Amino acid sequence: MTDSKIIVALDYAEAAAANALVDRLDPTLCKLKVGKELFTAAGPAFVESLVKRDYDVFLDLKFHDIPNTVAKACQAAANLGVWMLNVHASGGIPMMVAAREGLDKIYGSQAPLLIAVTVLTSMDEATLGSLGIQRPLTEHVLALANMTQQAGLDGVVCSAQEASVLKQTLGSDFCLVTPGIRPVDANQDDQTRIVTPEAALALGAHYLVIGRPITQAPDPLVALNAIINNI
Ligand SMILES: O=C(O)c1cc(=O)[nH]c(=O)n1[C@@H]1O[C@H](COP(=O)(O)O)[C@@H](O)[C@H]1O
Repeated sequence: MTDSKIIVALDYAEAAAANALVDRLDPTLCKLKVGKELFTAAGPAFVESLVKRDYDVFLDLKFHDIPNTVAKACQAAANLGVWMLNVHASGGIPMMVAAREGLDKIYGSQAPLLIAVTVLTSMDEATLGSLGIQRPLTEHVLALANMTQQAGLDGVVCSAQEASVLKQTLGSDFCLVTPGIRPVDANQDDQTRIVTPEAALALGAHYLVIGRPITQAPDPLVALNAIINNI
């Protein structure tokens, strides 16, 4: 367990590419996130290898399914020894309660942090509208975050643009994990709701998820250290 607020998203196609970076890192420097691409390619064994190396691992598989399936998937994820895992808040309260109960049943107070994705940071109000969601984006994020808290989860994934309103409404213990982080000179890529690392922390984010600004940099370690030195 480290105090680092930076979670590096290991969005690589295979374990060897991810390990080329991980071998240069240190668990005191950052936490690590394994998402759908790397997990599908490299599997549970790769996640366990990071845990064995003492990294706090966020397993980002964004479960969204019927309650029983999600509860069992969360248990399987927790069995890998991860520090944090996530589901989609739009799966609804019964699904999130099942996830919570599934973890509590086996792990009790030792369960990994369980958080829910509100509105993806790649989405804007127009995309939400095209899905039939007419209320303002921030209102929708707040409603999903409220449901997440009611279901007993530990926090949410949101944009840092929503962090201060969520902190105000849900309290400072409710964990805010914010992707869509871009240093001022970085490419926006496919992200819409972006915030700089410094601003995200000032707005109340607990953890910053950062992928391409680090992984696609000419030297990822230099890029990570530059961010750490700025926050
Ligand atoms: O759950 C996530 O981690 C997540 C939620 C979200 O709303 N937006 C988002 O970008 N992510 C993840 O955060 C990472 C962001 O990567 P970069 O855009 O490269 O910094 C990716 O691995 C995404 O899958």
